[in-house]
Amino acid sequence: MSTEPVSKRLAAGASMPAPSDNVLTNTQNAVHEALQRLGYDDTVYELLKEPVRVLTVRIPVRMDNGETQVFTGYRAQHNDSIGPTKGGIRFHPNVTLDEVKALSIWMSIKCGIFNLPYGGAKGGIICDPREMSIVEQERLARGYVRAVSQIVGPAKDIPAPDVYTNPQIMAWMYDEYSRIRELDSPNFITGKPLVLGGSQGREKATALGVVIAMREAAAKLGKNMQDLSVNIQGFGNVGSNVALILHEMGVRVTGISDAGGGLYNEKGLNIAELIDQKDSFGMVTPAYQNVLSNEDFLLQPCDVLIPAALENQIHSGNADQIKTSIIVEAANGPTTPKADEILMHKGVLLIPDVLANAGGVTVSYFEWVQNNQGWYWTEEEVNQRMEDLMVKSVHNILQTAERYRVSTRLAAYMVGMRPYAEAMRWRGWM
Ligand SMILES: NC(=O)C1=CN([C@@H]2O[C@H](COP(=O)(O)OP(=O)(O)OC[C@H]3O[C@@H](n4cnc5c(N)ncnc54)[C@H](O)[C@@H]3O)[C@@H](O)[C@H]2O)C=CC1
Ligand SMILES: O=C(O)CCC(=O)C(=O)O
Repeated sequence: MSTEPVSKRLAAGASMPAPSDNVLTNTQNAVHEALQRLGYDDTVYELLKEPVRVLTVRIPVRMDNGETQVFTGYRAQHNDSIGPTKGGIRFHPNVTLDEVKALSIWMSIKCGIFNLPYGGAKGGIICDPREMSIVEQERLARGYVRAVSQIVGPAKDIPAPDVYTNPQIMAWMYDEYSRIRELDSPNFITGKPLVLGGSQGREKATALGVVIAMREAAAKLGKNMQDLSVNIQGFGNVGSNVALILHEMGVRVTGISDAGGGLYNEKGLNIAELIDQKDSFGMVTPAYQNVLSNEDFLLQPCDVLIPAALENQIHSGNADQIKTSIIVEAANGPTTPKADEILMHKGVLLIPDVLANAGGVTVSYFEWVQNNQGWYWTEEEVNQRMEDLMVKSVHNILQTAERYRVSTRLAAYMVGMRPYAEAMRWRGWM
């Protein structure tokens, strides 16, 4: 066991040196470039560079000690020209408005690439659920829904899970919304428990999509999945399920990490044991010795690196030292633009977040469709439909990158932004 207290290591993980890159500015620059390459004028960019709607809310929560604490939350709706908006809700101490706005733009791009009838949205609450009791988390989740209820709903904006939120929190939010509307509304939110109208396959959908994207990327380089070693940063819903799926396929997972640091073994890690030991916030390293710092973890050699934690983890300070040939971005925004350039020069094949992790929102869309029609699909049907869309989308982005001679990220932004520019023109907004 490590001798350092868990709380100290958690704090260290939470304050990892992420460079000062502003994710919103970086995203706006990339959106601008994508629209210019497609030949759209700057009026289109003016509307797409920011969410059309942002709500900041203050949520009073009665804490277990009897005192009231006031939390700040956000909901950003990027674009509603194609349909209602969609995207997860994050509970994290480092949530900022710019981050939530950028996350909402990325959601639009994902929906655009996968042809889902939505625009992007995202929500966030500045809080640390790791320091809160279950009852306090429930009061906060319900308070957030009451605060944003005017602008969300099955035909307006459909939330879902993200960092440090889960099916239980979705269930409380669904219950609260149904009470406010006096109408049972399972189609208000996705990522629910199965018994409350959740979809088969949703829990592992993001991870499964990442693995399918990785398989297609490996095939592009003429590599066999079973010959690859994989390091995964983040061991929560996405990271641990990627590890499990790869492990079950016989792929060697050589590294995993969480907010406390990383574990690496070139012979492969015992994933089943690690999953048994992880807590509900994706923490497993406190049970181990020889834990690497998160900075060192990212520098361990592997064939495929899968960041599945937070933004700005691969940056100009470490990109050059990263020893891998494929990066599949399970996390949103893990790589800064400068790092993108460095990796491209090194010949690393990068499958960008808006493509690689869109299996999650795709199966969320399937959940909403099933709720709307009251007819539920098998896990095989859900997975097959998602796989078909993922394979098609990976090839579409790789071909677009080759055709326009641009990076895979820029290609993804071009493909993902075009539907909104077109929809806005048809609606007469432009
Ligand atoms: N849950 C979903 O369906 C989707 C999630 N994503 C993205 O995937 C990423 C992970 O999300 P989830 O797995 O759902 O979150 P989660 O809350 O289940 O797990 C987060 C994991 O990241 C680790 N972590 C936190 N800070 C870290 C740091 N500084 N360094 C290394 N690890 C750290 C935590 O210890 C935990 O293992 C996020 O970027 C999220 O936006 C993207 C698409 C869908
Ligand atoms: O499942 C969803 O609707 C959204 C998931 C999400 O927040 C994301 O893809 O970043």
